[in-house]
Amino acid sequence: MTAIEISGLTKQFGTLIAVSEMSLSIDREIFGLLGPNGSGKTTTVKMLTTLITPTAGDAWICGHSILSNPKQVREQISYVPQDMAVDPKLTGRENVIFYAKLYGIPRPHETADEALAMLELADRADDLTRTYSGGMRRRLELAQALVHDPEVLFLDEPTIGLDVGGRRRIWDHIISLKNKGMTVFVTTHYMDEADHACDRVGIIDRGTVVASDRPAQLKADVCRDIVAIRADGAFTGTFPDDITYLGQSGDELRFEAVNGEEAGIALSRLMAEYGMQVRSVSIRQPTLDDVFLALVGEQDESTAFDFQRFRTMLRRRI
Ligand SMILES: Nc1ncnc2c1ncn2[C@@H]1O[C@H](COP(=O)(O)OP(=O)(O)OP(=O)(O)O)[C@@H](O)[C@H]1O
Repeated sequence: MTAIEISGLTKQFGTLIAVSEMSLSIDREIFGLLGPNGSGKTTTVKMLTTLITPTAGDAWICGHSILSNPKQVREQISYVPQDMAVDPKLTGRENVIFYAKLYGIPRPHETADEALAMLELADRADDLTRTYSGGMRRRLELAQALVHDPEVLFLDEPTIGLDVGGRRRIWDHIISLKNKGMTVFVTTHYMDEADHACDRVGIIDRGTVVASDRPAQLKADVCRDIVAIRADGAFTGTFPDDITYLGQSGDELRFEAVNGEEAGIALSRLMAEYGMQVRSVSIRQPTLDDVFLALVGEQDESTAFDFQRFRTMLRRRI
């Protein structure tokens, strides 16, 4: 039986269609939902976890409908939102035992210890969680989510605000859960992490899934060579027909072309003719970031996701 089957799932808030006719089939894999701010990721997760009711469509978690069998759905899933609570006045073990009791697990102490060991927190289990690092807190939240042995795990931005080592460790745990047979549905803004860790990704734009596939396949389908140019000044001309302008990320203009080197030379000449000062030209294979830019493009001001600003913000948080 498929772990997550989504059919025509739609959510409307007044006149706004937050999620539009989403249909996906997800099973024993890590599926990443990627999209700019306000594109409908959280609304999707909230519908799948039965926290809000869809306007139309349905989804089945391990065969149970989110509309007609929400209780059975909840028995099969765990959801770790971005701001899940860990009580700082309790120890790690006490926090997990609390969750185990909440779920009515028969052997809460033993189950909590097993979950703590799995998330490599056994040696700090008796410390107050206010002494934990951000990465440890995130692992504790995962331990809490695992106490009732869910078939399907929903994670909202699991690595946000963590340093590189902490992020890698969280993904290692997520991958090992998948390897044990769990289905993981994750939202993330980190394209590079989704690229490495997700078996498949779905790209959502204004409520509609515009592509879903393996990252390698999306890169092969959507992009050719990527030419990235940093230049001062504004371009007022027309780009050659065989070069596609993808958009701007930070101060970098990105293009795709069959032959990146030739396109790089042609573009720098053209930009210089229009009085621009070309500072750097680089040619590389496409990343998921490029796929995202190619599919979603530049957003209007109200919804634009500013990667540069977001990354700067995260660096400040770390
Ligand atoms: N309860 C609500 N009432 C009205 N509009 C809502 C409600 N919840 C979400 N929306 C709107 O639905 C759209 C999708 O929101 P959602 O939170 O699902 O996006 P998101 O992709 O998770 O964004 P972010 O990355 O910023 O969390 C947005 O335009 C949002 O303002």
